[in-house]
Amino acid sequence: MATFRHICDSVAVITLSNPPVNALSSALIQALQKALGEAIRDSAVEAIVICGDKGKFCAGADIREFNKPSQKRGPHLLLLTDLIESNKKPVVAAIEGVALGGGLELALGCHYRVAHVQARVGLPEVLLGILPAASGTQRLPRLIGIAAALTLITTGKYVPAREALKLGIVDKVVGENTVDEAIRLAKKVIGQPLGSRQLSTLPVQCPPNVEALLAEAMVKVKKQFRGAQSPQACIEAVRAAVHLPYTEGIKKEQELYQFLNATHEPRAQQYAFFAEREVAKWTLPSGASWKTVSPQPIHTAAVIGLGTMGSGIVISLAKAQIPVIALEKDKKQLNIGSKAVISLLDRETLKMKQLGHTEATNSLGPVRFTLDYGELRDVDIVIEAVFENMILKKEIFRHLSGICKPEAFLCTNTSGLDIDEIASVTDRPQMIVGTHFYAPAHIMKLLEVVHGRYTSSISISTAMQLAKNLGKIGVLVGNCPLFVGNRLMVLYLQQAIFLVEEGNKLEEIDQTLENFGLAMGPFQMMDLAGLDTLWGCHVEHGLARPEQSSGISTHHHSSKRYSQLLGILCEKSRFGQKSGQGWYKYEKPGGRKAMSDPWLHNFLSEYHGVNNFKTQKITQEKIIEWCLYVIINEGFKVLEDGMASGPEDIDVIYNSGYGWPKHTGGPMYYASLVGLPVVLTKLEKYYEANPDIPGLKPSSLLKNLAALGNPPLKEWRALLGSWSSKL
Ligand SMILES: CCCCCCCCCCCCC[C@H](O)CC(=O)SCCNC(=O)CCNC(=O)[C@H](O)C(C)(C)COP(=O)(O)OP(=O)(O)OC[C@H]1O[C@@H](n2cnc3c(N)ncnc32)[C@H](O)[C@@H]1OP(=O)(O)O
Ligand SMILES: NC(=O)c1ccc[n+]([C@@H]2O[C@H](COP(=O)([O-])OP(=O)(O)OC[C@H]3O[C@@H](n4cnc5c(N)ncnc54)[C@H](O)[C@@H]3O)[C@@H](O)[C@H]2O)c1
Repeated sequence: MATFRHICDSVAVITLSNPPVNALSSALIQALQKALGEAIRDSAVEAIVICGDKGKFCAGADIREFNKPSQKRGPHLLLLTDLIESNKKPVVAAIEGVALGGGLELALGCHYRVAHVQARVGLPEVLLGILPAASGTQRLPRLIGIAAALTLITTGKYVPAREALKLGIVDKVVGENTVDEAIRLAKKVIGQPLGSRQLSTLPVQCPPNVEALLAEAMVKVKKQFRGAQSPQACIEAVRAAVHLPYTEGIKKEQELYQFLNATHEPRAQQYAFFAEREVAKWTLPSGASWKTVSPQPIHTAAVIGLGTMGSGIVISLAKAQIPVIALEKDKKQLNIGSKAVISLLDRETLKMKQLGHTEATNSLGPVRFTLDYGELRDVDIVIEAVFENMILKKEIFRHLSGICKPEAFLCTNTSGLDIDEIASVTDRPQMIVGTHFYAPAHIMKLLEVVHGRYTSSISISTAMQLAKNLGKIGVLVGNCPLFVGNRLMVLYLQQAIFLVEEGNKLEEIDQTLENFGLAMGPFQMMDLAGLDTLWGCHVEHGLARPEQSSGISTHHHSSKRYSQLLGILCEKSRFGQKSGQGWYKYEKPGGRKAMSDPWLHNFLSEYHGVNNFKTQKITQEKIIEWCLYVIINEGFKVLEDGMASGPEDIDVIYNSGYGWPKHTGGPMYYASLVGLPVVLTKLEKYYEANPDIPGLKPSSLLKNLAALGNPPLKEWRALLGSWSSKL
């Protein structure tokens, strides 16, 4: 757990050992306390070094212990940092790998910090719904000042060693032998006064505008983490460091921690943390998993189509140092596409340099542009990202079959077309996988990996490994129309449009859902994605009739309600941000700042009058239910159909792909927070009043679970044996 040995009789080295990341469990904290006590009492020891086993200092408090009420971790870790700091022997932290959360707090208790060049430090507690509650909010501002501490504590950002050195978090960065260097430093400082190294005793250096700085930070986090309480509590704790002596500040830190802990947010965010890791450990009903099926190595890749998605996918691959061949259909498009890729590559290189990667120019894999399919002969994987059109995609896959080596995996970035139909025209249906990236593909973390009927477990394993290599979260889903993310999203967007048809203001709908915590409201999201893309998707998937788009009074397709509004706006060349007008207007085509558009409001009131829609103004609470409960309901239907392995998969898709607020855990976790019987009752009521909206018809899985009360999400599967993955 925490071992203690003498080096050259004068330096004691204490090694934290709790695989895989040396998280501070109660047992490890106790062992550390014991080892420290021994080292402090041992008169032969003149200095102490604390390091972590297997090249990792410490990833912080053991998150798995957070929900065990009997554990009393906090005071121990806090007391430990005070014990380290106040003892008379110098203590040096040797930081390799990570010093995060409680791990960094432990290091801040030490008198000196030496870090390996590849180490990262940070206080990510805010991302877990809490705050650094073992003195981090009080010691860090005393070390690096208010502004930098606020940024780190409210964003949870991981800082690379060189940046940490510049900020003053660490004293030295070394390329190798971190522990040896820490021992050398410890020996050197034996006997020197420690006063200036005891952070709790230092004054906080405050700029004159400190209150303005805190207020600005508050405005920023309220916007960035709408509805979440932990970022605000973090700022309050830092404010305490400004105004109160250390011990009083610590009291405030503890109070705020207790306050947050009494809300649902820590549990929701910690659930989201483990859900991300859970979904990465895919298992197929056949039993195939990482453990049984090795991924094939991907040394080279090709991307077909360099539009919005293709260019981002090229960047993702290049960032992972995978050489890419980028192919377009003609010279003009190749020229446009290559310019887009090169400009993105330049931007990424700059970003990496700013992060301290001086070698950034060499750290992106090479990209080659071509019109010649023959060049794809030897690549290990092809990712197709051409228009969403089945005929075109089949033509391309047929062609690829004849060109690519037999071991090459052929992937499609389709947003929801049938993978099996695409596979059917190839010579290797088992090697066809859906790799559904999210826009912008080089930034968004989510990758839906779509399992077709013929897809082999090796292909799945390889695609899931590729997701990891690209720094993305791969979520395995089944081959249903629109897959999982968009299948739920399309219903949500429709619900929002129906509300507008019924006389509600789109700005109010957006605002309400943003206040709930979504990254953006449905109308802003539609404008960003492109109304033409969405309308095309509606038509392609049989959700609307293209020929009726400009007509009136036909609002049903196969007895299901649909809206023609998207089609009508497209006919008026209102495609969203790209054309400078959609649901909102923008300062120019490609502009980002959405402004309310009087033209649209006039148009909508005419449209409303002509079409005789019922008027139904609804409250904010009902907007949330009306729009979000269809996501939850369809989520249960996805589980019923076996198109996702569990509710965690749906939550991860929404948290990482659609800007769902993590402090509510994800849509399925949120359903359990609201209470399944409540969600069911509301859906029943809405469906009774709107039988032409099938998205509102409660799923039987939801009904069965609600009949059992409100069982915790973790128990859903065990309670309902009938539901199983068909992946
Ligand atoms: C008077 C009475 C008053 C009482 C007051 C009580 C006060 C209580 C005070 C509480 C004290 C608070 C202390 C502290 O401030 C709180 C914290 O430290 S919270 C933890 C902060 N740390 C993090 O958020 C780090 C999260 N981890 C990561 O970012 C990454 O895991 C990593 C470390 C960068 C490693 O990344 P990868 O290499 O990609 O690997 P994985 O992510 O897959 O992780 C591997 C494996 O490790 C598990 N794991 C990671 N971190 C933790 C952790 N902190 N605790 C437990 N487990 C962790 C992860 O789940 C993986 O395991 P698997 O899920 O695969 O089994
Ligand atoms: N845009 C999104 O937000 C998004 C998100 C996820 C998935 N998708 C899917 O990704 C795919 C691409 O979407 P997009 O938005 O990037 O489209 P896009 O229109 O921006 O780009 C498509 C590109 O494909 C090229 N192309 C067409 N035919 C080709 C051919 N025969 N050979 C080579 N290149 C050809 C076009 O020239 C164009 O540059 C679609 O299947 C879409 O559904 C899009």
